[in-house]
Amino acid sequence: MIEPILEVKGVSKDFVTRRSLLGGVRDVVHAVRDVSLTVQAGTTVAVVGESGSGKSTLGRCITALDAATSGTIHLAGHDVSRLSGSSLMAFRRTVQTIFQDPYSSLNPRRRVGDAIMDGMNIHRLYTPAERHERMISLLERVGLNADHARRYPHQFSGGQRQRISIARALALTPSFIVADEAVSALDVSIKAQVLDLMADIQAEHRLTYLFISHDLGVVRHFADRVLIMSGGRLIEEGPTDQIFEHPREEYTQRLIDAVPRPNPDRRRFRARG
Ligand SMILES: Nc1ncnc2c1ncn2[C@@H]1O[C@H](COP(=O)(O)OP(=O)(O)OP(=O)(O)O)[C@@H](O)[C@H]1O
Repeated sequence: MIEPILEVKGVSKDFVTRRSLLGGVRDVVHAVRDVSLTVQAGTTVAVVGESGSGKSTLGRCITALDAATSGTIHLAGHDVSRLSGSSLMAFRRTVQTIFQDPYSSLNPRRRVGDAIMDGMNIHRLYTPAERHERMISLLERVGLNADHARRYPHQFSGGQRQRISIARALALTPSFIVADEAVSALDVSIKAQVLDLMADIQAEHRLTYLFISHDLGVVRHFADRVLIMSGGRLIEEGPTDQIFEHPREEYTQRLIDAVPRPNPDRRRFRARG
């Protein structure tokens, strides 16, 4: 059954960057301007656009890491502007973000097993023995093993660290994951493996992905729908094939034209219906 998990209506986000000492003039950056969109549960929606077009800011507003200046966001049954106390805790469980650089999001002084269990501890999920068991099975699910639990982040490769980030996100049984340039820093073959893992996990848990990326080659193979942002606005959206084959906007065509020629590695990415 088709049901929206995310509804964004008229969302804008301004940043006030500085005040002039003389005259109190404010510099305002309109990072996101009047964006409305809907995402269906269980799908992957990519947000694409040039650097500075507002992709990450939109993701941060949707996940309540930044407060929108105006507009409304409903995600996974929550009104994002009204989160507090127990509703904020519940929201933090169900909505997870995987960032580009897991090295900065994983505490270098914490063993990865403990990092994976942190969320379960904070949210008081399961007994201590169950948390440990679950942490091991999550490590195995993402292609690592029980011995890895005692190691520190610097002892892993970039692709392995991203697998740890995925395990940590999954520990809280989320329904919505924002992947903000989550595979952008990885070599092409490692990127394909992590994307395949993300696709498998999506099918197993009926996850919804908001996939923020400047890599249109990846987006074409991974996303069901694509949103194009420019200057903070959502200027075009549609099913992935339509966006790539019949873009309406010249800006979209330019982004597509800038994609390097397909290489054989990309064929390994799962074809999406
Ligand atoms: N905390 C902040 N304070 C002031 N300005 C900000 C802040 N965060 C983002 N901006 C500005 O908002 C605009 C949108 O930034 P954002 O990071 O959302 O773009 P992006 O499309 O994700 O870019 P990139 O692909 O480079 O990550 C940019 O002009 C940026 O400089």
